[in-house]
Amino acid sequence: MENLTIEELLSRYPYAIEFFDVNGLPIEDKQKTIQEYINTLPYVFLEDMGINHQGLFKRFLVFMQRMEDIRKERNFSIHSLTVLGGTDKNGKKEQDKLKISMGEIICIVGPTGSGKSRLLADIEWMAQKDTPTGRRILIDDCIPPESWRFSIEHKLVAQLSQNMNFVMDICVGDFIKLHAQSRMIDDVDDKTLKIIHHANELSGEAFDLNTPLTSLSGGQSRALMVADTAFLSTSPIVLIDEIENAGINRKKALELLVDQNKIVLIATHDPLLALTGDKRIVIKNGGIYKVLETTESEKQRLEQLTEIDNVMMQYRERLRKGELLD
Ligand SMILES: Nc1ncnc2c1ncn2[C@@H]1O[C@H](COP(=O)(O)OP(=O)(O)OP(=O)(O)O)[C@@H](O)[C@H]1O
Repeated sequence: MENLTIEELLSRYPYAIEFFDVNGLPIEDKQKTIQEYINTLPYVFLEDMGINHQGLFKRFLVFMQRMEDIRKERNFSIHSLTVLGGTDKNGKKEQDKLKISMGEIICIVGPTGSGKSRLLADIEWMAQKDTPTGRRILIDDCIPPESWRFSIEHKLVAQLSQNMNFVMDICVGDFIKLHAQSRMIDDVDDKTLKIIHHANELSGEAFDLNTPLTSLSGGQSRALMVADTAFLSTSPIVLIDEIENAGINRKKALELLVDQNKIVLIATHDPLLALTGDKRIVIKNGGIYKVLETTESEKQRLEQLTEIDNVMMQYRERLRKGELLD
């Protein structure tokens, strides 16, 4: 580490800049090695910090080690998620146990108000009999440590909810960069451009790096969040709530979000999405009523539905552009 030049350090670990910022350290010559850089800092400067050269170097190593630990933890993976049944809205017991393995896509269906979002919220919160359903969530067959529920480092779940509004007075490019840096992700500029490109593909009406966040429409905001989650989130569980209502291309959105190394749960009223999963959970009156595997003939149906949907999408696009459907 000490033999890396400052330039190499920053290109390999962009978050290291925080160390310089936090300690008010100037960077003038990026060609110096870290050790050389620290050794050439004036004593007077270090005295103000109550430290000597060696102390500053140690502090630097501790900082880098901590950042690396956080980074590893953020990329941690899990094998399974288990929902231990609670009760429905009438207090009747629901299905006992549902185990979901890494790589599975599970859809959640049921009438309006039946409790689909509640199930997602239970998972997001890692409920331990402390929500209205009395459900319990296990990770890898164990009760997750209490600290995970509040921890930013152990962000186990990424959630795209139905309501999404930005309140920050900042432009799109800066927002994505800030988010990427806070997650200690490399290639920030490249990722930012990718996110904007994909978000524009999902929403239709293009925005760019300089568009203020607060001027994005509902659909554009959702498109940005989908692309942002797809490229920046390292959480092993992704929860998606009624993406079809967002006015964006939901099939493309799903293609972006679904990842072999994740568990994906999608609450939906859309038959096309409902049949995309490996299994679907049917919710009735607040409880898990059935768990069905998508059958082979349903998968064939899905192909027909996709063709119908493509026609619908073309019509939608033409109407949006002000064309006639004669
Ligand atoms: N098992 C339960 N016990 C008590 N309350 C419940 C239970 N399940 C759901 N609820 C409550 O019922 C209400 C409606 O649930 P929810 O919003 O999850 O429905 P939904 O299926 O997502 O509806 P929509 O399709 O309209 O989005 C919520 O207030 C939720 O907390």
